[in-house]
Amino acid sequence: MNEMRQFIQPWRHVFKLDPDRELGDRELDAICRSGTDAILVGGSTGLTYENTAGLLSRLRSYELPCALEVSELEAAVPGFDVYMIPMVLNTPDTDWILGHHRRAIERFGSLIPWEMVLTEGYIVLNEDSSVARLTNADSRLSARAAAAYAEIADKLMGLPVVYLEYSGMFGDMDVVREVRESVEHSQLFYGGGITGAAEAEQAAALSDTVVVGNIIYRDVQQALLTVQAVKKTLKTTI
Ligand SMILES: CC(C)=CCC/C(C)=C/CC/C(C)=C/CC/C(C)=C/CC/C(C)=C/CC/C(C)=C/CC/C(C)=C/COP(=O)(O)OP(=O)(O)O
Ligand SMILES: O=P(O)(O)OC[C@@H](O)CO
Ligand SMILES: [Mg+2]
Repeated sequence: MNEMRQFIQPWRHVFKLDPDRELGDRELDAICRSGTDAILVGGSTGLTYENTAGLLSRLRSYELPCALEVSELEAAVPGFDVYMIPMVLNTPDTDWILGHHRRAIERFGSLIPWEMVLTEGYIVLNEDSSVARLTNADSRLSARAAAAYAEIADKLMGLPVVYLEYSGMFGDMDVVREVRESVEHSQLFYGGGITGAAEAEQAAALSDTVVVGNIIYRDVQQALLTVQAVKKTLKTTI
């Protein structure tokens, strides 16, 4: 297993922070001391070098691992522990699978810290989310179709991460279960619509890593409750 795969392998709970949204110092402190395993910095719109670097410098007061999910080249800030690169598998628009990636490699060339890079095979499942609109994702998938995309990532492409992305909506756990049954080698991330402990537990039973995002900005106390909920949940054996 490569070093970055090993680095993220123990992550059960992750908070995703959006540099384009405001978070007070007290709230950030509570998030960073919550017992979460890592902070993933990312968003689908409004990312700039300044807001991303600003957030990283606040996060560096803590010892938590920090990952940048690269979705905007202008916001590629050095100093993160790992760079996670999304490829949206269920879009007809190849720009979101290869095009932006090719242009990034042409532009950054030897500046890319490849030993710190991991690819995420994204399956975007909430048709009303910003990421679905941005990438024109084909989000109305049956469980079998979602699982087939996951098998492409896991078995054909050998990607380190399969990311079930329901951003903004709690997902269909029958779909997540079928994907779980299909993924053997990739680390399965679940993200979307977790607003408290009960949803966090359900997602934790069926995935390796649970990502909690928007609720941080709406109700930080509820967000904090998701940490122990995930940590105490055993993964379902399939
Ligand atoms: C330090 C340094 C020089 C680093 C160089 C960076 C680097 C490591 C480059 C490697 C080269 C490379 C291949 C780069 C990729 C470039 C790129 C822009 C690829 C496109 C990625 C992509 C498919 C983006 C689409 C959007 C997406 C999937 C975003 C992920 C995050 C996400 C879904 C957030 C949720 O969004 P949010 O806004 O929160 O949504 P809601 O409104 O619903 O909440
Ligand atoms: O913001 P929420 O809905 O929690 O989703 C988390 C994450 O998967 C978003 O990319
Ligand atoms: Mg968000």
